[in-house]
Amino acid sequence: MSLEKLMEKFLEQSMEAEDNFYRLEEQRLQVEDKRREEEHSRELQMLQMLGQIFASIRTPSPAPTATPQPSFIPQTNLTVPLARPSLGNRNHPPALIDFASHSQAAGPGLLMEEVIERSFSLGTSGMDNVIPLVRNTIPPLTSKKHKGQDGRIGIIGGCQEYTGAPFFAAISALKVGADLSHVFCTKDAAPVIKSYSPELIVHPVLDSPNAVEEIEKWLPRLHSVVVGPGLGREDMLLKNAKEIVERSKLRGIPVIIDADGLWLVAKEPSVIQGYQRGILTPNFMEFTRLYEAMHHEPLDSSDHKRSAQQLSIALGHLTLVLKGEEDIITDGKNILTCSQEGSGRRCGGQGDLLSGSLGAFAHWAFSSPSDATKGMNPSLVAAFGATSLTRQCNRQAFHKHGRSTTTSDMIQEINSAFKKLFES
Ligand SMILES: NC(=O)C1=CN([C@@H]2O[C@H](COP(=O)(O)OP(=O)(O)OC[C@H]3O[C@@H](n4cnc5c(N)ncnc54)[C@H](OP(=O)(O)O)[C@@H]3O)[C@@H](O)[C@H]2O)[C@@H](O)CC1
Ligand SMILES: Nc1ncnc2c1ncn2[C@@H]1O[C@H](COP(=O)(O)OP(=O)(O)OP(=O)(O)O)[C@@H](O)[C@H]1O
Repeated sequence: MSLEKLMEKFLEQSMEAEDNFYRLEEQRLQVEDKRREEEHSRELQMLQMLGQIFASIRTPSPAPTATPQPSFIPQTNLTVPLARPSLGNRNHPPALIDFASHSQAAGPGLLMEEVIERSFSLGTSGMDNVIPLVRNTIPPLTSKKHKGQDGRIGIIGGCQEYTGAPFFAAISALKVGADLSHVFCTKDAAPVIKSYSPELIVHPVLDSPNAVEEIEKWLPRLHSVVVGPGLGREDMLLKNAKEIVERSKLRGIPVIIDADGLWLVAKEPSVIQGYQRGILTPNFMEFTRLYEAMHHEPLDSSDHKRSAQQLSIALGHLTLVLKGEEDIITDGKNILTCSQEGSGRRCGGQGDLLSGSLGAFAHWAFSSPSDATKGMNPSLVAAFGATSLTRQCNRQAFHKHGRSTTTSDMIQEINSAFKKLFES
């Protein structure tokens, strides 16, 4: 047989093997979905019981009982499809109706969402609830693994103006423990980003005519993608980023959207709406833009938690991380707040550390068995890991550098902050 024929045969066989892999992976996810759904209905029952207990505490009673410690984590919908169609009606998404009816289940005088929030609200004491779940998802460092197994993360961003942001995100993913970090940026940003670090794999393709095909070649090897740090707002770059999100969804890859990626979502929410492996990480400005795009009315900023929850619901229960004095993390059903002590220093790039590290945490959370997160939505666990880590880095860096603290100083703290939070 000629060499050409042999090559052809080899290619055919490897494509077949890849197809088989995805078929099996899809079957595995379906079985996993079913198991989670069963688990979910059990938990829902327990949640209702918990609601009744809280309700009875709220109603004055002659013989007060002790506040029960939640011994489980309520969670309502854990299905993780490989790809989901977007929800059509922006003003009255079905999920909103679904949530409203669930909200009554906790008994008189107490909304379900309040029950959930009480269980998870993480001031200082509540931290203890979620940190162990984050820990459970962190892969152990053993000699049995090969390069790549702990995470291959892709960053979509980096253009002429912004080279720092994709660098911060990519290096943070590596420093947290991912094995490989790829940056897909424009041609002129690439040499700059490469010059910051030999650690990163930099692809100068984002503004090339066949950008999507070039990047898609790498998707089967990536465990998560972070879209937006330093992406800029040029139409062509946003269009390519959009297509990459679509193709990542088809493969079930966790997609974290930050910075200019959120500009894209505000313009075209359907790009990520309803995708259960999608996580958005807006600052307040980005949040306002998203909220107003979805709800067609000004944001009432008196209750951030409620607004975050509403936005998540409108986006099909996507996980949102609203960054601020306290970080609000919600999938529309559960709300976590992370108020890990940081500092008063707000230098640019901290959000990139957060989204890059979240790339690694999200991969770990989604590839962990569901008992690792005790049935809690893996996106919430991952987001909590990344926000607490970012804030701890900020605190430690500030301790050393005071007002001179920059994001590079925070990145230097990742190892010890990680140890303190998750390994001690
Ligand atoms: N070294 C690098 O390369 C870095 C590059 N980066 C990259 O820059 C790109 C653009 O990102 P961006 O966030 O600067 O843009 P945009 O959404 O227009 O916001 C700008 C305006 O929003 C406001 N504002 C912000 N936060 C707010 C808050 N919490 N609460 C309220 N208001 C708030 C604030 O308004 P002002 O204070 O001026 O009134 C500000 O002027 C993006 O690609 C990103 O990744 C960064 O990652 C940093 C490091
Ligand atoms: N007032 C605050 N107090 C404490 N921590 C905060 C405060 N505001 C933001 N943070 C923390 O800083 C991190 C980054 O949030 P920030 O709002 O600076 O993001 P960003 O504007 O998207 O960042 P970037 O400069 O990378 O674009 C988050 O982990 C958040 O918890």
